[in-house]
Amino acid sequence: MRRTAEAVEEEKRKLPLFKTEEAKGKFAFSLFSSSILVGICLIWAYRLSNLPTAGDRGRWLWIGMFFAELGFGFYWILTQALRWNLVRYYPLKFNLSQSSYKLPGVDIFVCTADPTVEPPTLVINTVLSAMSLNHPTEKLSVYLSDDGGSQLTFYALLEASCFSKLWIPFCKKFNVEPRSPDAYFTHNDLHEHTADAQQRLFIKEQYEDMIKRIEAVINKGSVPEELKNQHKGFSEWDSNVTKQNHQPIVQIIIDGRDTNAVDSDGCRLPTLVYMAREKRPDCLHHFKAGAMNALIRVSSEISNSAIILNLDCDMYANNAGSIKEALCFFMDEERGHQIAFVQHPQKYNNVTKNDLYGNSSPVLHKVELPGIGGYGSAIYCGTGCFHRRTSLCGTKYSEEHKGFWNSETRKDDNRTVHELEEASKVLASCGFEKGTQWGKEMGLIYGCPVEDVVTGLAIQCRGWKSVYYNPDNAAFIGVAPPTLDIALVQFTRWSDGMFQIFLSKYCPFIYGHKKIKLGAQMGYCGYLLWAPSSLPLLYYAIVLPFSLFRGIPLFPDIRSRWFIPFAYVFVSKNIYSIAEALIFGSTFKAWWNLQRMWVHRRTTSFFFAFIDCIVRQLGLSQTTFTVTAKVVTDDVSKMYQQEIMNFGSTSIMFTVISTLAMLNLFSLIGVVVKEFVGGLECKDMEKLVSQVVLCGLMVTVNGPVYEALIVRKDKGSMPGSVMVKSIVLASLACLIP
Ligand SMILES: O=c1ccn([C@@H]2O[C@H](COP(=O)(O)OP(=O)(O)O[C@H]3O[C@H](CO)[C@@H](O)[C@H](O)[C@H]3O)[C@@H](O)[C@H]2O)c(=O)[nH]1
Ligand SMILES: [Mn+2]
Repeated sequence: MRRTAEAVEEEKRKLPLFKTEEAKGKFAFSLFSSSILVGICLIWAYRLSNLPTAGDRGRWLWIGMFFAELGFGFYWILTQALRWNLVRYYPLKFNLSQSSYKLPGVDIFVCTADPTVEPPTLVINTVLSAMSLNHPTEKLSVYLSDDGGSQLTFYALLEASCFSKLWIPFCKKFNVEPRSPDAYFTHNDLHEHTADAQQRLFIKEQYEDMIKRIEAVINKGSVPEELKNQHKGFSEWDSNVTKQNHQPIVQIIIDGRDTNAVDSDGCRLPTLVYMAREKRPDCLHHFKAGAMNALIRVSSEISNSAIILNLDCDMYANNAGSIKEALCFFMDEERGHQIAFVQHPQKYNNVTKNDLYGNSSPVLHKVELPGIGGYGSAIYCGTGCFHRRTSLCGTKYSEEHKGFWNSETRKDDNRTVHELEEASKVLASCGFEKGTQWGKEMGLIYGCPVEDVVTGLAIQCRGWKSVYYNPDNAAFIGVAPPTLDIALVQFTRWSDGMFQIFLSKYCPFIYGHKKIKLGAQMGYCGYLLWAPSSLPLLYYAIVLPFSLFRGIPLFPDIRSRWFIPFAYVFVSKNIYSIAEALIFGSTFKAWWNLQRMWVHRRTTSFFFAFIDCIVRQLGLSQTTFTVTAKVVTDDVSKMYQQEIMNFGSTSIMFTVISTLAMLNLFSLIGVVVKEFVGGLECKDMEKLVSQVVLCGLMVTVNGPVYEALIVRKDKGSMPGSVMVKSIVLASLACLIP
């Protein structure tokens, strides 16, 4: 019997569009982690059963050790959840091309905040890469939100819109990757003499000319009159416009409905919109979350696509097919309707071989984040994330979302560009959100420096699932912090914001109770508790050298049986961590660098964030957002490329890092001296071995710090004032009776 065409269609539609794979070795892992758990419990038992008697000088230090180890232990238990349920996702693009679905529209949001730390040339590379992604152009719209409200950025975007007429057809013809012109031309030599090469060279020259024009304008500081006359949009920038104070600006630079808006091959161009939402000094703007919400509303007026991709201004598209892959997840007949967002890892193009500042750990991308994704609760990381518009806007999950793609979402209105712009301005004004649910139940949530994590959690608690997808060919690539200073400030913002979530009504254990899986709640808390996780480490980093210097033992004698759990937990945990890192593609040195970064992060960023967060809980300060600098001077960049740590600033964080390093060094030297001079008896030494080893490790991991303090004389060395402060503070700590 011949099947009807309809039946064939129906069958194709049933083809799965993605598959999942569970990681192997779960059983072995649970055995191993149970053994560590037993070790941890024994450590706790040792602390409780061997408490020094009242009056003993080590008693309080001992109690502190108990609490620190309680902290380490509980924190370790939380992080285990990330490894119990590792699931990997694979889209099946071929099946999508077989199916009869109409592809939904995609709106891409790019956010920028400041033309000095985020140069317009960087921003337009991201915009150009987004515009040239493989997707029918009449269903693609790119929106740039400019929180800097800068005419320089607007000018650069106009230039980009012209260049896109060459760039998009060029990308599609030669299947260019990455789709950011800057990244493409930097990584591809153009020395061949074929006809193709001619064209590449031509595009390259056009690109370089454009960048020169933009840089000339940036160096001038404002757009010259003759250029301003070429676009009506510049009339928005009168003398009263400043970054913090201006009317809403919405300019539709390319109207995708316009059949005359075509590239050099005569193909239609995607829609391109510039938006600077209204800013007033007396009106909270809620940083990136506010910008995203304005984008959601403005785009709903103009293109209203069902899928939203959100990118930070430095995250260019590397893989041209990423939209199709994401659609596989959303459009799967069986499970697609449950998925609210698909998160890609944050990868960087400036990570060096041994990842000096631990910016991009393979274990994070290949184990921990997919691990929480395994519970259907992948964390929203703020960039490189495809969202379903309805779930981002606050809708609760329901079965009804099945197959919504076939309904056309684009508003089929005949309004002129001017009318659309005017309607959009209302949506991007300060007053619009007053008395609405925006920032609470709708859109991104306000009041938290990590708007992304809390928003993702809220979406999951409304019943949706999310996917963490880490393809081999990275979809989006950004800029990692190239100095220690910038990296630590970024971690301060993150850990501060995340601890704030833990203390708020969104605490996963309460808000997520019965809504997301227990493993996911634990996994979330592993991150949300970064800030307080600083306390046990700080305690160790201060009290161990302090007590070692005075010969107060805090660990069991190496001949005692109690020594075994300590040694087992410490050694096996670290061997596991090294093995895991090596298996997933780190070098040993990268692992070691990451350990150093964890020490630095915990003792500075996380601790400061802990304090900041408590102060804010008391109502004594307000949420802030320090934008991460994305460009540095050439010598700073060179130092980074050579993997030399850069301490060249007087940040208070560096004083803390140096003081701890000095304290540990002094006490280690002190013990060695005493041992030789004979101040300590051999019997004491055996009780102090653990402390000597731990202080010794702390000194080893801090190698680059001593170098920067004592040996180096270059720009990245520790400033003299920091050295003096650290030596004074560390000596004082040693001298306290
Ligand atoms: O008032 C603001 C502040 C920032 N941004 C934009 O937000 C993005 C992220 O800022 P960045 O300084 O690069 O922060 P990162 O630490 O790199 O960002 C990570 O962490 C943030 C939360 O802390 C998330 O929002 C980001 O998506 C995530 O990449 C950038 O495109 C900014 O232009 C705004 O649009 N408005
Ligand atoms: Mn960033």
